[in-house]
Formats: sequence, C-alpha cells, structure tokens
Amino acid sequence: MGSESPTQIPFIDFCSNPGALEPGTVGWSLLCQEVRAALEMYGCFELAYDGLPVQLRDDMFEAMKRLFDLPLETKQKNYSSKLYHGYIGQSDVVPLYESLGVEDASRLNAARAFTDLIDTLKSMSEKMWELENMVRRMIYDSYGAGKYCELDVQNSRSIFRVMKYKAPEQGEESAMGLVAHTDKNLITVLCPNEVEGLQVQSKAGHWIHLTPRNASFIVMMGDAFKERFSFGVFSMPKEEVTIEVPPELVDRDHPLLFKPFKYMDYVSFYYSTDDGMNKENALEIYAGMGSESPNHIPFIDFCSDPGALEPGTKGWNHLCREVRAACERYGCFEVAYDGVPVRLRDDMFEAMRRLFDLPLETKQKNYSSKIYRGYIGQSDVVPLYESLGVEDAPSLDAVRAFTDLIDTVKSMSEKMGELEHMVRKMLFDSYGAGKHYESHVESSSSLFRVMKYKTPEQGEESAMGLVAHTDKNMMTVLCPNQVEGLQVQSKEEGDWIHLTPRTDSFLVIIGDTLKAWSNGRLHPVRHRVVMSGVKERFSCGLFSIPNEEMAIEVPPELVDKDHPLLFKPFKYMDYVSFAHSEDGMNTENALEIYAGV
Ligand SMILES: O=C(O)CCC(=O)C(=O)O
Ligand SMILES: [Fe+2]
Repeated sequence: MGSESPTQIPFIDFCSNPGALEPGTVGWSLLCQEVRAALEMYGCFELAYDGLPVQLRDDMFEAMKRLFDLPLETKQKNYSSKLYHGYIGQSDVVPLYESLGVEDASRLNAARAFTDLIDTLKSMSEKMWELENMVRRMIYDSYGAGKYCELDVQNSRSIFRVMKYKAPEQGEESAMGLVAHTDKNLITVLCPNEVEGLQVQSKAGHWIHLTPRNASFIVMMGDAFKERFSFGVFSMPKEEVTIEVPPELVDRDHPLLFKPFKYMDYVSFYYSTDDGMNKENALEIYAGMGSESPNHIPFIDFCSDPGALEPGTKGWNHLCREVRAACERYGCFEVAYDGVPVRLRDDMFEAMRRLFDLPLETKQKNYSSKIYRGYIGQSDVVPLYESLGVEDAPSLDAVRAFTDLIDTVKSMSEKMGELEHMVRKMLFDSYGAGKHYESHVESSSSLFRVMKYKTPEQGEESAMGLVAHTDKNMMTVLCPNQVEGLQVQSKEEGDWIHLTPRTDSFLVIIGDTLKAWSNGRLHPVRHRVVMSGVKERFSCGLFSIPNEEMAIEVPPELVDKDHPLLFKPFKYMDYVSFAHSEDGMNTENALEIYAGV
C-alpha cells in the first residue's frame, strides 16, 4: 500500500447537478466535502463547470494569440512595480514563457489598457472570479467556517494573467516552461487550452502530468490559504488584511501552526530574502510557530608557510587534510593565497567595469552555443545579473575578443588556474589517488567568467542576484570584490551562510563532477547571490571543466567494501544537458538521478 503514486488529480463535476451549486443544499454539502478532500490530499483538482460559455473561452484564446503577437515594446508597457503583476518574458531560465497580468480585471478600468480585447477579458475574468468565489465558499463551508467567507472575499482582490508557452526548440524533446513553485496567493483558477504541459507534484513528490479535458478548469490552492496557453484568476488578500486561522480550525488535535501575517509581506519575504526562494517550506519559515548552525565557512591559509605548497612536505600533507575536510563538510572554503598580485586583482575589477559598460550588442557578440559559456543578461528571473565567459582563457587566442583587456584576463585566469590545480592536487593526494592527477588535469580545461550584479531597485531591500545552484563542473575558484551577496548553504542544516569576502582571499567551491569522482565524498555546495545595499558586486571565476571526451570515473582507490561504487562513468556535457532539462531542473539530485548506480 502507498507505493503506487497517483497519475491523476481529482475531477469534480459542477455541471451534472445544477441544484448542488446552491449553498445549503445536500448537493452543495457533498461538493464541499469533495473539494475539501481534493485540496487536502492534492492541493488542486480539475473541474467541469458550465457557468462560462464555450464561445467566450474560444474568444479568449483568440484574444490571447493576438495579445502575445503584439510587439515586445507594447507588451512591456504592461508594467507593474509589484512582483508578477506586469509583463514577464524573455527570461533565460524559462525562455518559452511569457505572461501578462491585469489587476482586478473584472473592473473595466483596469482592463482598458487592452482596449479592443476588453470585453472578452472582462467577461472571462468575471466568470472565473465567480467560480473562484464559489470554490472558496465551499472550502469555508466544509470546515464549518462559512461565516468568515464573505469578509474574506471582500478583503481580497484578483489578478488575471494570460500565459503563453512556446514549443521547445527543434531537436529538443522537452523544455521547462515554468519552474516548479507553489502559488503564493489564496486560490488560483486556471483555464488552459488543450495542450499538455502543466504538471503538479503529488504529496509523495511524483509529478502528475495533467491532460486537461475539453473546457475544464484547474483549481489550485495557494500558500496564503493553505500552464501552454492558459489563463487564470489568482485571488489574493488585499494589502491591509491580516491572514489568520479562524478559531474553528484550532483545537487540541490541531494546534495553531501559523502566526497571523500580511500577504504582501510574505510575498516580499518569498522573493527577496534568504529563505524565501530556495526552501520548499517558505511559508513555515515565514509564519510558522517555531538550532544552531554554522555562520561561516573554513578559512585556510596558503600564505603563512610557503614551504607547505611543495607537494610531499609535512606542511603540504597538513594542508591536504584541511582542504579535504573543508570540501567534504562544507563543499567550499575561503583561501588566503598570495600567488595573485594585488595589483592584478585591482586591474581585473577595473577591466570588468569597462567590459560590462560596453553596449549590449557588443556584449552579446560573446556568444556560445554551449550552456553558460557566452554572454548572459537581461533575465527577468535575475534582472540584476550579467556575465560573460571566455573558454580556455589562458591560451591567448580565446581572449582576443576582449582585445585591450587581454593581458589582464589572461594573467588573472592563469593565476587562478594555478590555484585550482593546486587544490585539485591536494584533494587527489588526500585520497591517496595522486597518481591520477596529471591525466585528470590533461583531460580538463577551464572557463573564465566575469560576473556583475546590479543593486536592487529603489525601495527594495534585497533581491536575488543569482538563484541557488550547485556548480556542475569540477571546481570553481571565485574572486569577488568586497561587496557581500554570495551565500552558501550549510550541508547538514540547510541554512544560508553569508560570506564576507576579504581583500586578498579566494573562494573554492566543489562542483557536481568532483562529487561523482570522489564517490560521493566531496560535497557540491549549493550557493546563490542575494543583493542588498547600494554597491554593485563584481566577481570573476575560474571553472575547471572536463574535456568532452573525458569519462568521469571514480578511481579504484576510492571504492572498497565500506564505500561501494555510487556513480557510473559519464560524460560531462551529457550530464550538463540532463541537469538543464526539465527533469534535471526539477530536482536537487540531478547527479544521483543521472549517474547514480
Ligand atoms: O558571483 C559569484 O561570485 C558566484 C557566481 C556563481 O556561482 C556561478 O557563476 O556559478
Ligand atoms: Fe556557481
């Protein structure tokens, strides 16, 4: 029992007995129970509802086609300073996704911006709002809390969004249209066209693929209440309203789990703070009724005893143990290293400033067909982030594109590459696998990237600069300027550790590839950039990457009775493609899923 996972969400029929839509009737009570059971068990259900003419639905999809065909500049006029209220599109993370929102669309004024589509939009959002209100009433009634419903409806507003998802590019089997999330609002009613793509995660963690029936709706529960072409009404509490658990829902068996909170405060917590975007239990962290964890990463000094940088010495062996312990426990460490002249470091930051000040078209010429190798910027998901990459920067040819900055980029990447090699050798030596080091280095190359993070917009306290991730490559050496923002997640506790970079240190980060190589011993640390304050952040990084033909394999020294083989040999680029595919993006265990035995 219990191992079978559901392949469908509940389907509830609001059409077969029109009398049942009358509150107080027996039919109504039955529907209430069905709705409650579906939402408690699945958090969503599909719904047959005929309160909305089929013609209107068809008109709506037609209107949407026309809307999304408008020039980008016109769509971008649908701007809102509130998160997810205006136009969203052109994102590097979900390039297929575009959407537009209208606040309180059932009031004609708000929809006037869409002039000739007003009538369709207005009727559609009115009808869907009626449906939302009906479902909300059922939920309240099912908990015996019906008397709070009217006030709750009065205290809420809606946002109507239209969404379009392009088909994957030719040659791609599938692509992420919208990354996994829970809705932050109260209830969402979706009206998708008949194109598959929407998936919901069952409580047990499986993804259920929805096949919308002709003219049905999908109802989903958002956090505050505890997509293809589709459009939806999202109900949300008005700004001044406090969300509180009604006393009827609290008793000895159901102790109060959430403190009262304001919706918009939770939304800004979710999108701009430490725990919001990256924890699946953001609501519990923010409003839940209530461990100590580390607040810094290891600092290892490569300067104090220069003799220790000589392999085979006592000092070297000592450093090997320190480095290995840090990379197993934290997946990263800060290193004091004087092999990079301070002057070069300063020149590098100066060069980066000039590089990012170049016109967008020039930066975009730094194009690569490989993921994360070329120019990245102008993303809606991380609007503050921009970066540029140079493959094999230590070889002069590759940097020629950066003409007058060649010398700086070349020296910097050489020096940081030396540091990477030294740390890699320490790790190999620490595992008694030193004899594999030379061939490992010969089968790898490097990518040098420069990163710039803008400051949050006025009025915003903090904003995501780069979303949480593990590096897929072997190892990354980072050289950030002195602006805070980089955070790493502690392995055991999951807390975010805020790093405060020193002027002369570098940061070493273990990537997924070395986890596989070390048979699971080295920890690829999750990290992200959260920007606050008024200073722009610059950082450059040297990413060591396996060559295309190299098979990533666990050396025999790292496999024994107590450490059975955990990973099959694999090719780096194949893993990267998987990690960026739909399945890969939806999991934190991409490496285990892809290469685990
Ligand atoms: O900006 C930084 O320092 C970190 C960048 C990073 O994590 C990455 O590019 O993978
Ligand atoms: Fe990274």
